[in-house]
Amino acid sequence: MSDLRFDGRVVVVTGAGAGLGRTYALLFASRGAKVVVNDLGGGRDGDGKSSKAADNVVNEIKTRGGTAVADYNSVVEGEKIIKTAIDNFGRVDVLINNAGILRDKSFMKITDHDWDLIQAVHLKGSFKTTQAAFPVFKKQNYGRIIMTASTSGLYGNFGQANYSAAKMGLVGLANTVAIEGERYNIHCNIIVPTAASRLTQDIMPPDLFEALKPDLIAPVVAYLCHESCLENGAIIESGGGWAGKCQILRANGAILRKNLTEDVSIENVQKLWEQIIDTKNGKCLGSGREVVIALVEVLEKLRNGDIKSIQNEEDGTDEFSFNNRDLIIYALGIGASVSKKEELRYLYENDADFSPLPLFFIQPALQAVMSSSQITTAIPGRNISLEQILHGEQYLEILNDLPTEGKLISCPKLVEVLDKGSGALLVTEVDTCDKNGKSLTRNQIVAFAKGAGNFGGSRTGSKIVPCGIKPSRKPDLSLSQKTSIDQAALYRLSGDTNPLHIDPNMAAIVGYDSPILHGLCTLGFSVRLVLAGFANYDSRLFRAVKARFTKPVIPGQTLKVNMWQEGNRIHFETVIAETNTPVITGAYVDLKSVVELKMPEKESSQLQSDAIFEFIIDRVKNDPAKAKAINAVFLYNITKDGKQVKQWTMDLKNAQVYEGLPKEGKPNTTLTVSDEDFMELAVGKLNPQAAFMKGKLKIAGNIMLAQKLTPLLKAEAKL
Ligand SMILES: CCCCCCC[C@@H](O)CC(=O)SCCNC(=O)CCNC(=O)[C@H](O)C(C)(C)COP(=O)(O)OP(=O)(O)OC[C@H]1O[C@@H](n2cnc3c(N)ncnc32)[C@H](O)[C@@H]1OP(=O)(O)O
Repeated sequence: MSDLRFDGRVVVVTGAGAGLGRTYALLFASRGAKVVVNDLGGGRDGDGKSSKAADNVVNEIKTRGGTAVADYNSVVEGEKIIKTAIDNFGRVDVLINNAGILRDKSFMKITDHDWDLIQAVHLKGSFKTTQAAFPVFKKQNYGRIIMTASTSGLYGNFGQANYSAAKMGLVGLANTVAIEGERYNIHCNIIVPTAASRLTQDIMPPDLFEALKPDLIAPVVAYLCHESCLENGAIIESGGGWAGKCQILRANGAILRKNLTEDVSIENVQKLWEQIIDTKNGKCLGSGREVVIALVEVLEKLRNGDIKSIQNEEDGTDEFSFNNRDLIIYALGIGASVSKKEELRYLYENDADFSPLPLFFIQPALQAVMSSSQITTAIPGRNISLEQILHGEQYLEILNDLPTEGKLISCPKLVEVLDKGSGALLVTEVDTCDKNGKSLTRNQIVAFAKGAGNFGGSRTGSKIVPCGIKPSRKPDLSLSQKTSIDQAALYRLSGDTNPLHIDPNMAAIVGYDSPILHGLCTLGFSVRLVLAGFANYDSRLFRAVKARFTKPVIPGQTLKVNMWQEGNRIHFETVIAETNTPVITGAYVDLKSVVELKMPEKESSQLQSDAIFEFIIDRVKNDPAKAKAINAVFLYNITKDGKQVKQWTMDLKNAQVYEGLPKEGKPNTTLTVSDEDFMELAVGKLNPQAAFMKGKLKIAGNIMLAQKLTPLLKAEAKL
């Protein structure tokens, strides 16, 4: 392992005349840094002044061949100390706020002067030096800051109320400086040292004093200040050759009322007190925003009358109740429509074939994962915030017949964490069973935590269910559907209330121009269209799905699902039709059996005609001039012997398709296409949009070109 060096870096250490500060200064200088040794030279209680302490350390550094300069200013005039660095070395890269004094007295004996002096040196001093260094750091897009807190602040200590308050104040200061500095590569961390120093010399027994040498802490501080250290906003406690991160643990807590309209009573607080203070399954939240997200989730639960998942986390399982209504809301969320009579089975509880869409059963698994702390604490020493999480991949396998209502129990397990550089992959597996213990589904949810990579983990693993490889031929079938601008607003009613999908501010924080669609909504659309294409809409034929989310989708975009049949496996890829961007790749659906692509003539042609209808509706919507000229398109099937069996009318004015003849209007416009291209269109080999672009398909006045292409579709477009 090569030495971690600080060549070319300028390090300012306040209170560096003795103890910890001196040790820091010596260590940085020995690793190539130029050091500003600041020390006012006062006594432990802040009285007096001398240049000796700083001069001695500077001489010590120079004797060892290092570079250092002394500074005798008070930290309360922090700008002068930073000026010393700039005047002597032209820059500053690291600031260690170490200077401190003590005015120990029991709480009632603390005078205003004792209080003010302690706050001035610790809190205001660190504020002044940091505020002076910050613009320099910002300009060079690099800076490392250390605040020195204390166990007296974190845990309290008799006789140190003034000092404890200042030290805890530094934690708050560092938390916010870390957030504001992050985007300029300025990191601010907190060291909580337990060391033998000028301040503790006559407080500690001699043998303990020796065991707690400052030299044992200095390397921890030096690493936090090295460019290779990505830690920011951490509280690191260290002493005696040990170091560990401290975090504030937030109990799972208790919801104190049953619904949004109810008030909280003191009696309820008393009743739930044990739960409120039970930190056994507590979480460490990473930001104030996470607190808000957690509270929004509580409000959502209250709104839905669903407060059980909080109670169930204790045994690591999660309970999920659902009924017909939830299945129907889900089906609407993924684009099912009564305009397709076959889809009534997903939307009407009294339909003879009423059945759940299979991907609904990812929802209980997702809820179980999201309400456990396995994801946020997946990487030791780091807290992954929910804002970082994108849905990366998904696998779902159905193990038994799916119910249309009931209670499900899910058990999530984090099985692998991979380091992908730009992010971390968190692989969770969730088994879900009904209340009698019958296994229903197996889910594997792969989360991509943006910005959580580079933690030194393995890039490859063995647990992720592999993606499929699509055949290299043209798709056997492509079906498209436009999502609604309100698609995410509708889909979130199925349980995933992540604000990323609806809140423009949250989307901006995560780096998107506008809210993005839930990955599972895009996948739900896709699988629904696969079922339409290869299972005659029968969701009971579904066995499993695997998919990778490659790019986000914006609500309102059109999803085009390209499909290839290989036995019972339907490979598919979903692209955004407007931009031809793949958004789901490596995907497949395994069916129990395939309803042959060569479907009865009627269905086969209906599928194709639907695609053409959708295409024309889109064209007309986007071209107001054309919209004026075209009123309706007629489409009908011809049987092998030339008999017309079915006819649809498309009302372009109202974007409606209905069976039968047009009710009014005189045709004056026709859909034109060569016989050859029409045939290609009809069997789905030629994409209508591509055909239009290439000029192969035209919408013009008074031309009619339709042949008996039995058993294929025949189309006329008229006005
Ligand atoms: C716990 C539950 C969690 C799930 C629920 C979450 C709650 C939901 O509300 C959230 C959502 O629905 S988010 C919406 C759906 N998801 C998306 O839109 C993500 C789309 N994907 C992307 O943007 C990029 O792939 C992106 C950003 C993910 C990665 O792009 P890059 O950083 O550019 O990565 P890249 O350079 O392409 O590849 C680096 C390595 O990572 C692997 N990888 C990339 N995308 C992956 C993905 N989607 N899933 C799994 N692995 C992925 C690459 O293979 C590469 O690894 P290696 O080099 O080893 O092959």
